[in-house]
Formats: sequence, structure tokens, C-alpha cells
Amino acid sequence: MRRVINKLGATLSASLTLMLGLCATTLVFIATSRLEDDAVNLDFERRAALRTFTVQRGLEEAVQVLSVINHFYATVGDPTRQQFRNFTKPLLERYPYVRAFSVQRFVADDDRPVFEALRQGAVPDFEITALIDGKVERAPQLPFYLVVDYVEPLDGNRAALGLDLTGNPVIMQALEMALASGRPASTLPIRLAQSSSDQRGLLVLQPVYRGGVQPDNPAARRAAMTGDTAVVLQATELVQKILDGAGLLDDDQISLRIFVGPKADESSLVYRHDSAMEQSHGQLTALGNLFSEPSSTMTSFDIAGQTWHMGISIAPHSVFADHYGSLLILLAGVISSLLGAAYLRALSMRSYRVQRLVEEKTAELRHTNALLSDDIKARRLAERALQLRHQAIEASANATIILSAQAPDYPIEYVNPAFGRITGYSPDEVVGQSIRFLEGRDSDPGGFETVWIAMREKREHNVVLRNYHKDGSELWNDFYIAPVKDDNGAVTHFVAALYDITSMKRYEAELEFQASRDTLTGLINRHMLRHHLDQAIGNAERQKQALWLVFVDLDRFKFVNDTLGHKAGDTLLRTVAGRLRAAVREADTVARLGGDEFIMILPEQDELTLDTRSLQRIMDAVAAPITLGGHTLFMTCSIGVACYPADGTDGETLIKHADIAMYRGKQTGRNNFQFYTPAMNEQALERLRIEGDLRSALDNNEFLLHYQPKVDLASGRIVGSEALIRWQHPQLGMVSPARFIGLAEETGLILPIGAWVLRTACVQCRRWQLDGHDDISVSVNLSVGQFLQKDLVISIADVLEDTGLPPASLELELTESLMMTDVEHAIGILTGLKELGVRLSIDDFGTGYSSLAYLKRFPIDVLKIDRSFVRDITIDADDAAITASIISLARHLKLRVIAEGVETDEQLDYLRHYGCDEIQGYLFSPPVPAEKFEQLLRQERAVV
Ligand SMILES: Nc1nc2c(ncn2[C@@H]2O[C@H](COP(=O)(O)O[C@H]3[C@@H](O)[C@H](n4cnc5c(=O)[nH]c(N)nc54)O[C@@H]3COP(=O)(O)O)[C@@H](O)[C@H]2O)c(=O)[nH]1
Repeated sequence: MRRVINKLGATLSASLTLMLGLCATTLVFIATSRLEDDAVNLDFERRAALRTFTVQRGLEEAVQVLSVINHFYATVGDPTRQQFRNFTKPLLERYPYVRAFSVQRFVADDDRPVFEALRQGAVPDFEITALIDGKVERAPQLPFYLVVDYVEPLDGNRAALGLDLTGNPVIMQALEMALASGRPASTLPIRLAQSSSDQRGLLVLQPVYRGGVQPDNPAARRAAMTGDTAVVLQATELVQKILDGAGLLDDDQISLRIFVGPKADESSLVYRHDSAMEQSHGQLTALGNLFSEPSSTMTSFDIAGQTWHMGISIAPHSVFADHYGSLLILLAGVISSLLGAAYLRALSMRSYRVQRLVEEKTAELRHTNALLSDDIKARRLAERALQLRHQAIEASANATIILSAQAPDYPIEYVNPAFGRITGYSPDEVVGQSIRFLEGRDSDPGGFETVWIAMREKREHNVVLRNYHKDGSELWNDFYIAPVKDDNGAVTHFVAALYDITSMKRYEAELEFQASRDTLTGLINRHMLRHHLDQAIGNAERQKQALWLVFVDLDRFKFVNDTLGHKAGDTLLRTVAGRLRAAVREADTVARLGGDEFIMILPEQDELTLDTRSLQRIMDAVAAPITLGGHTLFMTCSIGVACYPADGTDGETLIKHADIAMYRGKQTGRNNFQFYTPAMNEQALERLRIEGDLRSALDNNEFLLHYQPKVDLASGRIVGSEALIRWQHPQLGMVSPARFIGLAEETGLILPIGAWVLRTACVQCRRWQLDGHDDISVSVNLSVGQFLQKDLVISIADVLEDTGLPPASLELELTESLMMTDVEHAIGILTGLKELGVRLSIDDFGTGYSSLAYLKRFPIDVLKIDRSFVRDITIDADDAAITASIISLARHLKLRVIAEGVETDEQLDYLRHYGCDEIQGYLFSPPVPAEKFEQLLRQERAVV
């Protein structure tokens, strides 16, 4: 019984022991499983953290590289394509995940053709393009473009060169972010123009500012932005290269998903790496419960303003593999005793603690290690960036100066080599000195003052300064200064960039000069004249003094231009311009209005009142002979004067009235000056009116000829006639040629009108001859326009042949000034006419600047004394003497001489006394119609 009880007890005890053993074993199994789970989770977290950290650090490094590029661009100013290439080449080698570096520039539509043409110098087919429906095409017209100006490497990125980014809202949004934050900003993933695959890329952008200094608020940054620098990253490739570079893609249990954007979903997925198990997903499903649930984690971080999400998961794994130990324990526990179970439990508890401790220490060590290596990496990066910046500053073409903010007068602490090249001063000469030593005596004192104020207020500033090079030459600088703060935000230094804009300033001054000057003569031009005139009128008004507005127009300038060519015409204008300038006072203004028109402003001065001698001086200056390419020219001018304030109180009116007066001068025989009178206005208006009618007068047969007899003083008989045109105007009645010949010359109508006169006069004269007046001749006035006609000789020969008039019966009257303008040319034409057999006469003789030396070279037959001398022959001793000398001169040169405008017997007696050959004038007859002239011929009486 006792044994039974003992057995039962033992059984019970054994059962109990067994039960206890089983319970203990089960408990040990569960605890061990948990321990194993913890170890697996810990390991996953460590692997995930390492990947997240590596990707984040790689991305930050890519953004940092952009800052280096941006700094280089800002420091160098506007690097050339080659400089940009040289700078980016080592960076591209060092950072293989960078797809490209690029520089964007704003281009206004107006500048587009010039910009494209300039860029085509380096890239022949360069043009501004746009990405339209996935294709790169010529960009449509926009007010401005943000053009990819440089991109490196060019291979593989060629399609991006010239691309206008303004049409890409994602890029423009990122640029806005960069402007708002003042830091580089990234786009969301976009399709790249240069990428043929579906892979998307990211652009990290950093604006470039005018002067290379970043303004401190968004509005100022927006205003100062000239473009941007960018780093182009192929998102998938980037992550792949970062992880691969760190050897983190070998783990076939880890799956990765990387998203860029506000949400981590399929649309923002940029990278995916599947574990080996996940790749054989089908088998997993079949094995079902034998595999554990996958562990996963999602971490988000910010890169250049965009949120990156990194999802990491570990593949489902075999329960057997993870819990092999615990299952063994379960098995052993079932078999082993309660003691073993108890021992196991004690052992496992201890092992759990030890393992936990080991894991914790290992994690701590890894973390410290990672921090240490991060620190080293960060230091290396910072050192590299610092070195790069230093090299960029040293290599910069523009001067960089660092000034102390803590000593009085802000002494210089550093200057780069460009400073020496630009200013001529070595670092030894300037370090420790105030930058003001660059100032010169006549520098604008306000310029540096503004720099000082900005430094006192510890803010950035930009100013254009006129400084001086060490050799004393002028040095224009675009000067930018900005404060440099330490880690606590205290301003310790100022950095200044000094751009040499001397040549640009010179060019500007040259342009300004050009804009105000007449390029041919160097005189001030029409535009600047208005400015001078307004000023002169203002002065005259204040001083209560007069001023003369003198309008000078060269006589027969067209003749020189047409006969000697435009080059000679230009030389003539330059000569005249110089003479006009020399003929007036320093304070007077001489301007060229255009063509052969000059304006002079002669203000009255206290000690000097205005007087017509100054006008005569101007005329004399123009009249001095001018030799041009073997030709000696005798130029004259017509002058019109309008007086302030009598003839106008504003510039426009004064010029208009002086022009009218000048025109009057032209009408009254040129080579004179005329003061404006209100009556001239009427004439100018009339001129406008008759100009229109003149064009149709010939077609309407409104012209007719009158003839004035020429009487031979020896025989007292009519020997010739002068054909003088008349215009029977339908409203104005008979219009004198004095009113329209000048106009006809100006408009070119003189050619058909002159041809009509010549033919009509020849027909008439021949008719008189056929009627029995065999000796009668006709003289016709030849105008400048006709004289310059290339086929003049031929056309006269044709008329003579057509009409049958013997050449000797035709006399051509040419004015003295017409022939004297270009003597050689005139001699050529006159010789041609002479060979035809016609007679040649110099009309209005004595009124021009005749040179007697030339006179004898002209093949002429007759001198016609101008009626202005004849008129006063009996009352003015000078006119009488001139007339007598002309007659004597003619005799000496074996020329016939005729006096026109003879109205009185006294005049006739005088002329007869001195041996004048013929006379013409009202004393015998005014010009009369042909029928009346015929009557005079028929009277056949000795008239004088
Ligand atoms: N190219 C051409 N010029 C022409 C032609 N016809 C005329 N003219 C020129 O027009 C100017 C004015 O001519 P007109 O009004 O006909 O005056 C002429 C005579 O009427 C005038 N005259 C003649 N005798 C006297 C006189 O005793 N007193 C006086 N006060 N005037 C007189 O002189 C003018 C002729 O001058 P000129 O030619 O110099 O001999 C005039 O310049 C004409 O030349 C034409 O067809 N073509």
C-alpha cells in the first residue's frame, strides 16, 4: 500500500514533475522565441537605419556640391563656357551620381536674336528651345526665357542646352522656393529633356544674383536674380549609386522603396529594390504559415525643400530559421526533466540578459562609430568646400576684398590676385589699409560714403565708384559689399567684390557722345541741338537778352554730291563744319541738322551785342576755296536768321522761322542772309500751295514764254531775245518765274520744264528766222538741275536738229555761281556745249565769287552784267566802277558784254560810254509774248 502510495506519489511526483517539466519547457520555449524575435527586430532596425542614413547623407552631399558651383559662378562673375567646363569636370568625376551641372540665364525676347547669335559662335545650331509634348522644339515667343546656357557634361545632356525652363511649372515652383528660403531647392521628380528613358530626374536649383551677393529678403532676391545654377540628378540612378557605393545592396533580405513628394505613394516612387525572397513571391505564398510576417519601417527626411520617404522592409523568413533554438529546447524540454527545464529557464534568462547587453553595446558602438565616420566625412567635405571656395576666389577674374568689421576704418585683411591685376597694388601695400586709398581727388565723395554707411549699418550695398589705378589712370568699379557673420550672428568681416567696369564706362561715354554728335562732322546733332536751344532760350530769358537762331544751307551742295560723289560731299561737309565752328565764338552752338543744313545759336553776351558782321564772317568762311580731289570748289551759303524773342520764344518756332528766312535767301539769288519777317510766312504758305499745282502745270499747258529783246548798241537793232517763262495759273493769274523756278529746281520738275522751254524757244526763234529775221537768236536760262544732266549736250543737239535752228542762234545763259561751284566739272560741260556750236553766256555776272583766273578757262562768249549793278550805275560809284571793270574785263578776254535791267537813258549813256556791246531792259522793252516780239522785229527801227 505504501509502495503503491509511493509509486503513486512518484508517478504523481513524476507526472507532476513531468507536467511541471512540460510547463517549464513550454515557458522556456516562449521566452526563447521572444528573445529570438527581439534579436531579429534589432538587427532589422540597425540595417534600416544604416541605409536611411547613407541615402540622406548622399543626397545632402549632392546639394552641397551645387552650393560650390553656385559660389564659383557668383565669385567668377560670368565664367566662360570653358571655365565652367574646367570647374565642373573634377566634380563630375568625384560625384558620379550627378547627371549634369547647368547654368540658367534670363534672356529677354528683345535680346533673343543677339543671344542666339552669340551662342552659335560656340554651338553652331544653338537656339532657345522648349519641351513641347515630350519633344524638344524651337521655343515659342515669350516676353523672357530662362535658358539653359551651359550644361556639363555636354555629352548625354545636349538636348537640355538652350532649353527654356519657364514653361516647366515644377522647376519654376522650385525656383520660387529657393528665392523664398534663400537656400537651394529641389524639384519633384520630372521627365528630363535629355533623358530618353522613363526614369525621372530631379533638379536642385540655386539662384544667381546680380553682383554675386545674395540679398537678404525674398523681394530683393527676386529683383536681383539673373539666373540660377542647377545640379541635375537622375533619382533612381542617384540612390542606386549611393547605396551601391556603400555596399548596401548586397543584402538580399532587404527591400527598399524611396518616394519624393508630400505622400509616399506609387506616383512619387523614385526607387525600388526588392529582396530575393520577394522576387520569388509565389513560393512564399505556397509555404504559408511556415514564414514569419515581414518587418518594415518608413522614415521621412527633408532634402532641399522636398520630403523624401524611405520605406525599408525585411523579407518574410522561415520560422524554423529564426526559432531553431527554441524548438530544440522544446524538444529537449519534453524529454528532459523539470530540473533541466528549470536549469534551462535559468540559463536562458541569463543568456537573454547577456545577449541583450551584447546587442545594446554593439548598437552603441556602431552608433558611435557611425557618428565618428559622419563627423570625419562632414569635416572632409567642409574642408574640401572651403578649399574649393578659396581656389575659386583666388582664380576669380574679379577682385575680392575682405575687410575687418572690428577695427576703425575697416582695414583690409585679404585681397585676391585679381585685385592686384585690376588696381596695380600688391597685397603687401594694401593689407591693413582702408579701402579709401583707391579714391582720387575728383572721385565722387558720396560714393564711398554710402559704402561706409552700409558698413556702419552692417548691411550689404552696391555702388559704382570712380577710383584710380596705382598708375593714376581712371578705374571705374562696380562695388558690392556684404557683411560676414560668425556662428553667433555677429558681423566680424565684410566681403567686397570689385568689378572693373572701366572699359564699359568708356564705351558708355563713347555711346553718349555718339548719341549727341553728328557722326560725319562731329558737331552736335539735331537731337542735342534741341537740348542746347532750350538751354540757350532759358538763359536768354533769365538774362533778358536776345539770341539769334541762324539757319545755314549750302548753295548747290547737291551739285557737288552729284558730280564728285558722296565721298567728296562728305569731305566738303566736314570742311564746312570746321569752318563754321571756327567762325563763331566758343559759347555759340554749331549743329548739323542733316544734309547740308546747319544751325547756329548765337546768344547775345553782355559785352557783345549781335551784329550782322558775324553773319558775314560765316558766309566768308564758307566761301573760301575748297580743294577736293583736284577740284577747287567755291561754295556759298544762304542764311536765314530768326531772333529770340521777336520771332519766336520756343526752339521749334525759331528753327521754322529761320528756315523760312533761309529759303527767302535762296530765292533772292542765294549767297546772302535774310532776317525772318512775318511776311515770309505768307510766302512759305504760298510756296506750299504752288508746289502742288506746279506738278500738273506742264500737262495742263499752263506755261508760256515771253521774249525780251537784246539790242546791239553799235547798230541799234534787235539782235537777240531772252526766253523767259511765265505760268498762267488758273487762280493766281500770271505767276512770275521768280516764284516757282527755285521750287521747280528743288522738286526736280525743272528738268521737264527746262526741256519744254528750250524746245519752245528754239521752235519760235527758227520761225522768226524763216519769216525773214535771219540774224535773230534766242537765249535760254539753264538751271543747275539741267546743267548736271548727263545727256545735256545730246539733248540740246537733238532739239537743234529737230527744230532746224542753227546752233549759233542758241545762247545758253548760266549763272556765275553755278559754274564756279566746281570749275573743272563746269569746264568739261561747257566745252561739250561749245563743240556743239552754241553760244554761252555768264548770267548775273559780278554777284558770285568769281575767280578771274578761272574765268579765262571757261569757253564762254558773253558776260551779262547783273542788273543790280546797272540799277545804281549813275548814283553809286562802286556799282559804276564794277560795271566799267566788267566791260573792260570782257574786252580783255575778247568776250561780248551785255547789260541787263537798263531802264533809263542815263544808264544807257554810261554803258555806251564804256563800250558795252548790248543792252536788255525795260528802256527798250519788257519781256513780251512772241507775237508782240514779232511786231518789234517788224518795226525794224533803230531803237537806241
Ligand atoms: N532756269 C530758268 N530760269 C528762268 C526762266 N525764265 C525766267 N527765269 C529766271 O527767273 C528769274 C526771274 O525772271 P523774270 O521774272 O522773267 O525776270 C526777268 C526780266 O523780266 C527781268 N528784267 C528784264 N529787264 C528788266 C529791267 O529793266 N528791270 C527789271 N527790274 N527787271 C528786268 O530780269 C529777269 C531776267 O533776268 P536774267 O535771267 O538774269 O536775264 C530770272 O532769274 C530768270 O533768269 C527759265 O525758263 N528757266
